[in-house]
Amino acid sequence: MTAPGLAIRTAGLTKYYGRFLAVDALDLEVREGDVYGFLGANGSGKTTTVRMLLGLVLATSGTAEVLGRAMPGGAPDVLPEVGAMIEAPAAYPHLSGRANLALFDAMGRGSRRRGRAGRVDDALDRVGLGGVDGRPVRAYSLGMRQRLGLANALIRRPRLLVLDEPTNGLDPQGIRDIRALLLELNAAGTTVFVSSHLLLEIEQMCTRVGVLDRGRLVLQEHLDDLRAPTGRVVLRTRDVADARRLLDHRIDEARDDRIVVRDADPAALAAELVRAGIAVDELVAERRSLEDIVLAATSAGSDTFARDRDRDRDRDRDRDRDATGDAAGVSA
Ligand SMILES: Nc1ncnc2c1ncn2[C@@H]1O[C@H](COP(=O)(O)OP(=O)(O)OP(=O)(O)O)[C@@H](O)[C@H]1O
Repeated sequence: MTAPGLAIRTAGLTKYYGRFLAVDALDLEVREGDVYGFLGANGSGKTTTVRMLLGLVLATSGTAEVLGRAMPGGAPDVLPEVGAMIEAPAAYPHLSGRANLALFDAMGRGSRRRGRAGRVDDALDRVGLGGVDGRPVRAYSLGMRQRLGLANALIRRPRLLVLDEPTNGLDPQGIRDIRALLLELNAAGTTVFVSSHLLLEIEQMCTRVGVLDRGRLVLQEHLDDLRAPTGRVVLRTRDVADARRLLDHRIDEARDDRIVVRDADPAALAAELVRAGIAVDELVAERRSLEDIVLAATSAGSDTFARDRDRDRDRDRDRDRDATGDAAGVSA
């Protein structure tokens, strides 16, 4: 049995494809109530792990427990309580999103006809597809298919959501919508396990992260603990010369108006600067970014994640543009 409070636990979970080791002795712990970010570069083994969790791929060795049941044996009991979305979600292309969802609902064990239309409407509304479901799915954009896949995952009001790269193909507004939806579901009690290769996405949404590097779990921790203050304080001031004189031996780095002070308490430092008549334009406790942490923990990191970082940056730019009202609205 899984220990109380654990939604997912794996021990030594391993998968070989032939002689290729795709997932290497994974010990995952996802607690009930987590928004758990499963981070890894392309090809690091995320999808294989998710498939093993759902009983879709057999592990070579090790164990996986989901909601207290060993997988894959426990699948019939567990899967009705799990909403899942893996890669490109499947759907009947000639049917509407609504018809697809109704079919999916009807296939659920013990599913009742009563209330089906309401469940389908609710799921469509939640993912922002309420107004467009008359079209056949073959006319959907990638982002709309992604939303439909999420609606599928939601229709049974799951205790646990397992989502593999859920924002693939979505525009910035769509990404924001999905993030808000997942956080709302989590606040209402759903545990969320989400895989992604996008650092920013995980950083903005998750409470805990697991980082996969070429099949190995190299990090599993609370995001807040990972991003705890480093003990240094970053100051921006227009009175650079005065500040340098005052802080002298305590300065770790100084460039232009930015001065990094070691072993500092932000409040005490602010008071000291103000007493000395030095303008404090900005003063923050330094924290490592998730990017720094992941790059330090992974070997592949620098090139693979750098590309993701560029994409994150592009997305940031889109988001900023979005915030100023230039960007297109929801594509769905
Ligand atoms: N059915 C398969 N047969 C052989 N190799 C496979 C199979 N499925 C995946 N692999 C390999 O296992 C490794 C992990 O793949 P996986 O899809 O789990 O990674 P991922 O982290 O989800 O990557 P991505 O983000 O690109 O989907 C890759 O090198 C992949 O080529």
